[in-house]
Amino acid sequence: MLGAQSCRPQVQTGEVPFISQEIWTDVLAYVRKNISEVEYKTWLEPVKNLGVQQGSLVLGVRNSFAQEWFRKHYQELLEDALRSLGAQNPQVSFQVLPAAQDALLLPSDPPPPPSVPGAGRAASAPVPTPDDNRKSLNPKYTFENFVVGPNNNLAHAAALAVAESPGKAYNPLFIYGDVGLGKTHLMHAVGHYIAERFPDKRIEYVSTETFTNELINAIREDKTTQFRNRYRSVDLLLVDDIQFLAGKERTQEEFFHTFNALYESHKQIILSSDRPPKDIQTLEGRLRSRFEWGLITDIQSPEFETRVAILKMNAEQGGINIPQDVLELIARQVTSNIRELEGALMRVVAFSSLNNVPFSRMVAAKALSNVFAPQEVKVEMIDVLRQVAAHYGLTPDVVRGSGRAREVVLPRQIAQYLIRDLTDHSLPEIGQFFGRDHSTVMHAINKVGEQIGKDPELRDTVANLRRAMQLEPDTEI
Ligand SMILES: Nc1ncnc2c1ncn2[C@@H]1O[C@H](COP(=O)(O)OP(=O)(O)OP(=O)(O)O)[C@@H](O)[C@H]1O
Repeated sequence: MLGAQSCRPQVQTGEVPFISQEIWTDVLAYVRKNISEVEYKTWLEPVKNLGVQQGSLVLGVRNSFAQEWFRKHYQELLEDALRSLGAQNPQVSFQVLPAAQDALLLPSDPPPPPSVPGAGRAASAPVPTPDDNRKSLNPKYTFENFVVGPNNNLAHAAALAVAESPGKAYNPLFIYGDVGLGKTHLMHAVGHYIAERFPDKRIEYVSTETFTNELINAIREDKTTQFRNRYRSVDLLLVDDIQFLAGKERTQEEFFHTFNALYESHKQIILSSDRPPKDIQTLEGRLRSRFEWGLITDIQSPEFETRVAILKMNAEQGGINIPQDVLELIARQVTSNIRELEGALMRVVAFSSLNNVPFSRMVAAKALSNVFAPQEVKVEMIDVLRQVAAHYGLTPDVVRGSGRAREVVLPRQIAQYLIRDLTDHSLPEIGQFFGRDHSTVMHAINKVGEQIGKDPELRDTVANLRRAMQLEPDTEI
């Protein structure tokens, strides 16, 4: 049984026997490194560690929506995290907490440390099997999931060429660009592609930071031979953030020899950096020139259309239908970093779900207002229509259509009433939106006004709908 001891607890074989706070903190730290800060705060921070039941780490989440979301988006990552701490066959499941415990879910624990140096690597098996080839790769980072736009099409084409002819097309491939623009994603995509076609090829992805830490440990523990063998025997070496080699002479020296060994035996090397080789200060000339031997390609910030396409793909993969105008609002709000863009989408999804309001530009603006510069969003007719339709379990088209059933007519009249109330549109404009003339709209508005005076239930419904449109939802996220 493992408790919160002073030495780092190792998870035993088979299953996760007990999750101490210390291991849980390490799990969170691992996850945090792999997702955006917004995503981490929105989803992971409120999770409650409920311990192990029947071999599975059980995590408490707020509601069934969150449960589903976790299964789709974080299960694999959490299991990876446990694996990186030494668990052989970890399983994670999610349990909806009863409302009272839910209240305890607001973040209260101190944030986990930013990183656990070497935690993932120390537990890796020394001799990789074909399955291990994908172990260091994020399953989400494939070519299929990579949206190609004018900002990244050259890097994408180069990565694909390398994936098709490793060691032959461009060696090394050097991809540079600002934070969160898809460099790691592309590198991993090459890894997946090669792992798929050549299961016996050894693939190693490593950040420069990890490479450096491992080298330091190897020197300290007198295991430099093992270290060298490990990196010089791979078929594909992916090294992230190579700019961090700057100023590290011993690591540069070691990397130089690794590079040569791989290059000479026609093994593929892909490097990423936040700047081109010529701008990496204090990088040895011999390394810089080697980095320039192959192809240097950059990734720029995505244009608006690419950002929308990325959001759309993410929403579709999450099985969520979000109107185009809402995606566009998010894409306008987050312009330069795709990790933040994804985090913003998730924040909007969480906000809408926790407050039980349909997606609208106002909801998106409100959800993002704590994190990004607030945007002024005017309520549009379509927003009111969507809100009312969602409330009655109808589609906007049905509410706007010509149906005469009471179940449709009342929502239609309420929508017209609220549009008049919440927007500046004239009666003829509202009429046109509904395909009716202005006198019909006038009649609807008067009728709802009268009914509200007599029917407290209707009054509450309209008040709730208005409140939802004016964005004063119950739950902040
Ligand atoms: N073209 C794209 N299509 C779809 N998703 C993308 C694209 N580019 C980036 N992403 C997503 O954006 C997030 C950040 O990408 P990634 O981690 O590859 O960025 P990076 O450039 O390596 O950043 P860093 O410099 O911080 O390491 C990931 O979730 C990735 O899947």
